[in-house]
Amino acid sequence: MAAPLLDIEDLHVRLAAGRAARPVVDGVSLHVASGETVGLVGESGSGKSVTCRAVLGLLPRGAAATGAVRVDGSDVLAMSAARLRELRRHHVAMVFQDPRAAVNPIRRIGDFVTEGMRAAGVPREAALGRAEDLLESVGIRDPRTALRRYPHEFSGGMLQRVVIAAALAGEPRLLLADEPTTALDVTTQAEVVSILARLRAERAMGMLFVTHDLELAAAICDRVYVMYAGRIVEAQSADGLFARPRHPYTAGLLGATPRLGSELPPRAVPGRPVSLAEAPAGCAFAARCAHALPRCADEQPVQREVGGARVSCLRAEETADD
Ligand SMILES: Nc1ncnc2c1ncn2[C@@H]1O[C@H](COP(=O)(O)OP(=O)(O)OP(=O)(O)O)[C@@H](O)[C@H]1O
Repeated sequence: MAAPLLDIEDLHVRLAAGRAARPVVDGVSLHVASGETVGLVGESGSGKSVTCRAVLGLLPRGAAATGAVRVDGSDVLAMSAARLRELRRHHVAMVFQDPRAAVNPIRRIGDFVTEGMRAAGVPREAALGRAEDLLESVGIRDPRTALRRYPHEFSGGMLQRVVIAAALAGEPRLLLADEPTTALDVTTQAEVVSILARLRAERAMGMLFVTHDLELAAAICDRVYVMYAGRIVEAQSADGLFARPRHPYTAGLLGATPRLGSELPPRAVPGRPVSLAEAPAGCAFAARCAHALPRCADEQPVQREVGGARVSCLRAEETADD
């Protein structure tokens, strides 16, 4: 079998917060094949963004990472600065939550979209022509005029389209989308999601779609990884996950998500999420879990295959199909 486009193996990340380093990612393994859309889902603070940033070699200053993060077989954690620049220019691109934070407010859209191409040596006119095509491909009307405009002249949704266009300029094989619709209103969210899905298919890219919205992930992804307190607690096909969540946390998230397009505020999974640093020796979800046994807080569940899913729960077999 060909090596996956992205292959994260046993990733551990410790952040340096002041003098007290603390772990935020603990033994994460995940892969994305070429042409596949994979979800990474969990509540705020579970370590999704840190995992994503590790793929671009963009961990916070002072962070220590072990394990392997391979893109097309090359380990990002061992790359030189020059290789990392090449990786970000041509292989992997990332779209962040807030498009306004991604752009420079005093530079024209044309400069933003052509920046990577110009740095790669593409002449200005050719880069602008290509930028026009890219803007058109994300549904920006009158792209030539748009290139001369400034970010404040765009709505959040339109600006996120611009950011997606810029991300595609280097023809990446892997797109990391980190909560790309969270800052947008519901209607615009659906548009941006469908643009991402279309471009991923047209360009045969792999996509890692990071979100706290499990229902959205299950709707657009082939497979989904569910993350809690720095660990993957469940991984399975999106269909399987919807039909039969195996981990109580996954089941809670599905119960907590409003229907797509609904204006209802989400009902939260009861209880407060814990961070990896404050998690007990056993299952980090135990304190919030309606099915927890006394031993769950002490015994670290080993991830294993149950009914087609990979699950980290001591009681996973009890949910197996008869
Ligand atoms: N630059 C940083 N400096 C210090 N701590 C950080 C930094 N980035 C992340 N963290 C911490 O690492 C942990 C994981 O954060 P991360 O942003 O990966 O979570 P997340 O699941 O992406 O959450 P969200 O959905 O809110 O983005 C959190 O405890 C967070 O406070």
